[in-house]
Formats: sequence, C-alpha cells, structure tokens
Amino acid sequence: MENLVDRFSNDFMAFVKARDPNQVEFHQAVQEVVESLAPYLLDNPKYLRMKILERLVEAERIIQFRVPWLDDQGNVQVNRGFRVEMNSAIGPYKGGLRFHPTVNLSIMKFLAFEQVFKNSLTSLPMGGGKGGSDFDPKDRSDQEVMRFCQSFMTELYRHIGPNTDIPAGDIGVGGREIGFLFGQYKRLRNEFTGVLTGKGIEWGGSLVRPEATGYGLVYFVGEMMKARQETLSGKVVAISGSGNVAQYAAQKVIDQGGKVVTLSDSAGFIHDPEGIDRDKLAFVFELKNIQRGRIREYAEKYGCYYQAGKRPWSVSCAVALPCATENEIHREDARLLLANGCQVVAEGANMPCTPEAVHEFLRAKILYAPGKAANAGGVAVSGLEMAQNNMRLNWTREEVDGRLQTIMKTIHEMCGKYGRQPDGWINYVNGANIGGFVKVATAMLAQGVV
Ligand SMILES: NC(=O)C1=CN([C@@H]2O[C@H](COP(=O)(O)OP(=O)(O)OC[C@H]3O[C@@H](n4cnc5c(N)ncnc54)[C@H](OP(=O)(O)O)[C@@H]3O)[C@@H](O)[C@H]2O)C=CC1
Ligand SMILES: O=C(O)CCC(=O)C(=O)O
Repeated sequence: MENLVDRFSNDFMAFVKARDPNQVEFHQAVQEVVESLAPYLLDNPKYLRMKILERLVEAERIIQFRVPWLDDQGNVQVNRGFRVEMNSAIGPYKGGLRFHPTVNLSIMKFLAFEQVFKNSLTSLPMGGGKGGSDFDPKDRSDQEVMRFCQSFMTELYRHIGPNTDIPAGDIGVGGREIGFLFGQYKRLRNEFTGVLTGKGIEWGGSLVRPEATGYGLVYFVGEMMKARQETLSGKVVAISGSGNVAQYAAQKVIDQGGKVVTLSDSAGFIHDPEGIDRDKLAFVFELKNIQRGRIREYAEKYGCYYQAGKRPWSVSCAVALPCATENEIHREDARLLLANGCQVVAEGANMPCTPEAVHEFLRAKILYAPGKAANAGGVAVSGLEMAQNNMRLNWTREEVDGRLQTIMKTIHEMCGKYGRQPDGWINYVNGANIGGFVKVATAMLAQGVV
C-alpha cells in the first residue's frame, strides 16, 4: 500500500505540474492534499473512477482582467485583476480578495483550492473561490484606493452575485476596500444585496466578522489544547503579522490569559517580553488600521526589541500563530521553534508553513493545525453574514460568537474523525483534507460529470 500511495501521489503531481509548470504555490497546496487523500482514494475507488481529484484541481472558471485607474497625479496606472471560481459543488463560490504586489495566478489558485476544503469544513453551504489584484494599497491615498476599487468592480460585477460568487477581504482588503467595492457594485447593478461579506455593520455586515478569523483561530487552539488538559492561560504566544487576523488573535489570546510577545509586518518583528497588554494592543489597532504605520513604531513607543527583515520564530514560545502570509515558516524556523519548546502551531494565515516545516511538526507530533481548519472562522462568519442578509435580520454579538465557537469545535471534531492515529495523536493535516474532501466529493458524485 505504501508504494501504491507514493506512486499515486507522484503520478498525480506530475500531471498537475505538466499542466501548469510555473504555478509553484498551487503545486504546493495540491501536493499537501494529495498526500493526505491518496490512501483514502485508493480505498474508495469510486472517486478515482469519476476523476474527482482531476476535477477538483481544475477551476470551474478563471476570470482575468485589466484594471486601469488614475492616480492622484493624474497618471494612468494599470493593474491585473483575478477571480478564480474553483468549485461550486456545495454552494456559491465564496472567498476573499487579496490586493498585494505579489498576487499572480498561482497564488490565486492555491488560495481558491484551499478555500474549497476550508469552506466545506465549516459545514455551511459555500463553494470555494478567491480573487484579487497585484495592486498595492500601501502608501496610496484613500481616493486612489477608491478609484482602483471602482475600476476593479466595474469588471468584476458581471461575474459575481449573492447566489453566484460572494467575495470578501484578505490581505490588503479590509473594511475600507469592501465599502468602495460594495458602493460600485450597488451603483452598477442598482440593487442592494449581500454580494460581499465583511460589510460595515450599518449596511449589512455581521457583528464579529472583523474578529472572526483571529477569534476562531484561538477557539481552535483551545480545542486542541483541551485534549491535553491544557489551556492558553499563562502560555507565551508568538504571533506574526499585525493585520486583521493577527490583531484579533492577539486580543483573544490576551482574553484567555495568554501572553503575546511578538507581532510583525513585512519589514520586521517586535519582541516585547513583558507581553502586549490591552493598552499596547489598542496602540497597534490605531497604528495599523488608522495611521497605516509600521510595527517598528511599537518598539519605538514601548522601548522593546525590533529586528528588521526577520520573522519572530527565533523567540522562545509555547504556542506559535503565523498570521501574516504564505511560506513564512521554513524548515529551520520549525526546528528552532521545536528546540525552544513550542508545542502548538496553528495557522492563522493560509499556507504559512513550507512542506518541510510541516514535516518537522508532524514528525515531532506536536499540535499542528493547517490553515484550512484553524483559520476557517473568518469565512464561517462570512457564511453567517450571508444567512443574516438573506433573512434581512441581524443577530446579536453573542449569537454570532456562539455559532462561531460551535463551528470551530465541529471542525476540530471532523479533524479528529479523519486524522486520529492509533496512538491517539491527531494528524490535523490529514483530518482537515479528508474531512473537507468528503462532502465536496459526495456532492460532485451526485451532480454527475459537470
Ligand atoms: N482576513 C481574513 O478573514 C482571513 C485571512 N486569512 C489569511 O490570513 C493572513 C493575513 O491576512 P489579513 O490579516 O487579513 O491581512 P492584512 O492585510 O490585514 O495583514 C497582513 C499582515 O501580514 C503582513 N504581510 C503580508 N504580506 C507579507 C509578506 N510577504 N511578508 C511578511 N509579512 C507580510 C502584513 O505586513 P505589511 O503591512 O507590512 O504588508 C500585515 O501585517 C493571510 O494569509 C490571509 O490569506 C485567512 C482566513 C481569513
Ligand atoms: O470571508 C470570506 O469569504 C473569505 C475568507 C478568506 O479569504 C479565507 O478564508 O482565506
């Protein structure tokens, strides 16, 4: 069986790589899933006969478009826009938009592919998609961001809709951008619908959506630690990033009695051994969301350590929450984390660990949760925002937060169901991949060859 599994994975990856040789991030995301699924598929040949995996790696539709706009000097700028509509077997396409200069088709496809499994794990009826642009909102005025968003939506609006494809935020797309995108959609369509999630609370948004990815991540960590009769209380926690996911993960860790000692951005990281308390975190919220400043300014204000050009994984911690971007923990970082006593790694970001780093964590049998399980709280509350929009009702904070906690618990149970090893340790990678696959594959089988 071992050899058969390896041969199956290698042959399948050769097929994927031959079709799109340059899409390395997409290959990485597919490889992880194929390695988990291979034994399951070989035991369940109906999926092989119906070419479910071959269909899962081929997007149902990819839209790529020009986004021309005028900067504040009156110069014409041209960016590239994408929407990858990956799979709609269990619901309309759902997933964020990323505005970052590194955006390309490979990154869009890896994110859309992971989203299919993640959305399935939430148990809500959402297919998977992802989109974005190589536009960099950093150092752009609000007016420039607005003109860009309006131009982006002027093409995207014809491809999306509340029952077709419902985008949301991701890196570089927060409340400001969702507002500009929604305004333009409404103007072009002449209708007020829940076509985007992450909307402002006054115009169709859900309570707890801004907090949901970070809070959900910490709820998931709580479930993982519970199995070892542990909690976050008193634990030292290293977090990377200082954007939406990192900020609310830090807030919930503090709520639960943990000590957050690091944050980062693309220029470097801060290490505050005293711990980032509520007041200091309020400074980070203001710095990042209003001033749009750099994390270095935290070190300048509070007199702590700042290292330019590095990530925080050399800092000793019990729990590591990578919440910035893909491939931010490499093999050497993983070894350093383990050597320094780290026992829990849960991904707030999408695919922040390289395959080599993941293998280190799995070999050490620590508690390691992949993003498609651990960061699913964001899209889950987006699903709850869609439900509220459809009913034209708003739930209370307690109602939404309660549902989020239940969903994260259910995802954890699903990982246990498909990933528990004979010695009781849970391989969350296998659990999330198989658990996410089964529902989508069952729907695809039922819907015929489409
Ligand atoms: N928002 C959501 O609901 C969800 C987000 N995610 C994932 O979480 C991660 C963070 O997203 P989010 O917090 O929303 O995004 P934000 O734009 O709010 O924050 C991103 C943070 O990551 C840093 N960062 C971005 N790119 C890099 C890079 N190449 N190297 C180092 N640091 C980088 C940013 O620093 P700087 O400001 O310097 O660029 C910033 O601190 C992403 O992987 C995203 O896909 C997953 C599920 C849901
Ligand atoms: O809320 C959403 O629809 C998108 C969330 C997202 O992009 C993600 O889970 O990576």
